[in-house]
Amino acid sequence: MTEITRDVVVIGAGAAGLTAANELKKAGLSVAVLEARDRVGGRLWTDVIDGAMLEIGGQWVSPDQDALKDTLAELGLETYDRYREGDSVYIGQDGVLTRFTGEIFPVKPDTEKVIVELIEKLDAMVALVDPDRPWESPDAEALDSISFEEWLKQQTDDTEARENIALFIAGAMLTKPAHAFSTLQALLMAASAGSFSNLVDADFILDARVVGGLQQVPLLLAERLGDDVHLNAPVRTLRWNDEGVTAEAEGVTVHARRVIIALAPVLYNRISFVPALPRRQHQMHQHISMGFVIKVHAVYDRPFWREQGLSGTAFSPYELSHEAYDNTNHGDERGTLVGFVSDKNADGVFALSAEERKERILESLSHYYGPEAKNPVVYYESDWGSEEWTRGAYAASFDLGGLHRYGADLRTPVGPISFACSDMAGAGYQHVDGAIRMGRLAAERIVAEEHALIGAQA
Ligand SMILES: Cc1cc2nc3c(=O)[nH]c(=O)nc-3n(C[C@H](O)[C@H](O)[C@H](O)COP(=O)(O)OP(=O)(O)OC[C@H]3O[C@@H](n4cnc5c(N)ncnc54)[C@H](O)[C@@H]3O)c2cc1C
Repeated sequence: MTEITRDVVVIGAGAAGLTAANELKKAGLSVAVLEARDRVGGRLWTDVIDGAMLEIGGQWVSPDQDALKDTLAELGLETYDRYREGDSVYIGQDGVLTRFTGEIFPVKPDTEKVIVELIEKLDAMVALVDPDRPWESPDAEALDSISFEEWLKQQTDDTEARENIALFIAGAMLTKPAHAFSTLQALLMAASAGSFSNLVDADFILDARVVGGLQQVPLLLAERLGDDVHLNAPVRTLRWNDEGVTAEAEGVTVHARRVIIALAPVLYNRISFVPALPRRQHQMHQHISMGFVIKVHAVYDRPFWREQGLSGTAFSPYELSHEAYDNTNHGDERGTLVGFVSDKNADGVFALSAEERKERILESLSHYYGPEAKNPVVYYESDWGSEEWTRGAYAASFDLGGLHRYGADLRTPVGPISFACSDMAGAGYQHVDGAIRMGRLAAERIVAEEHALIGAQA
């Protein structure tokens, strides 16, 4: 058992924890990062499966994500645009496939009118929401007590319009059914990306990827920390008082003045806090849960859909894979499609055998791209629900009423304990950008307090 002393111990080597540790080190503080897994990156994981490089976790960068873009520039990482030439496809309520360009799905004119009006209304509501303080928005309490599904029902009888608008937040973002989260939570999701229109616009929200994979961010950040990153070190116990903390992980114990807990809030209860966390945290953390989505990777000998003039971008609230994209790697001759199977659909296919599940998912992709989609040379399902140290995808959100009731306290430190994670971000919420912002914020607070302490002692 190694026993060490540092100024700050960081629990979790995802984008948030590694950003925080680097910022602390830059400010002259000593750090140790304790990571449960045998790798860094958390929900960022680029790996080679059957000869194909796949982004098993997060991958896309959008133009508003300044914190992530700054980090990419600092680390010397390059991006490339998602392939988007040609037509997108949409499968409607009637099961008919239509090719289209632009952002609005090719639905009948009445439905299109309702969709456009709803997007305008949501944009206006989102404009009043500060993503860092959604609980202070006008009508926040009322909006947090009504599910997004119910709110949409109150707006229109047009089911196809409702199902399309719900899709952007439910299946595509929070990865929970639209009855399971509030309208305020939906507005936060949109506000965190700048507007509801930005979320609707695949060319904005899924703009670019990193050459060589997004896991390079945590890998390079960890490289700068060297031996200060300890892998295979799940923290089991955290002892704390006003003087400092002791983090007891497998194989290593760290004594420090402060700790940053940089993991998904759903995992806090894996750590035994001595003494226990306060009542507020005990209650609050029970109202946050992970969404659930399967990210499906299908690699083909060539991007055959491009020969048909298709961009690869595909949507349907009525398909098992509700959205899919051309995910071909930079400079790769082969073509890769990525599809997503969310929440209840994911539950349904996980009740099947692996073979049946693959068949059902590829069948769904073939509805968008034709029968060739059924025969990939590499097929892989990212299943974050079975990952002990994540337990879902993409990220966590509050249940009905939780955001208004508890949101303001989620990032509040408790004694020497700070919290940082993409799941508690305002701008960049649920994204790598948010993880980096939260890592920076936690580090900035600690550095300011340490400097104030040194000033007071001088
Ligand atoms: C399939 C998928 C696709 C996504 N797509 C995108 C995308 O395209 N763009 C985007 O911006 N974001 C995307 N995201 C979200 C993004 O990846 C996450 O929001 C972000 O990486 C979270 O970073 P984090 O550091 O906050 O948390 P995490 O990455 O979850 O890091 C937490 C770390 O803590 C460790 N840990 C947990 N418990 C303990 C313990 N007791 N002791 C020690 N260590 C512990 C974990 O192993 C993990 O390494 C996606 C996520 C998934 C899963």
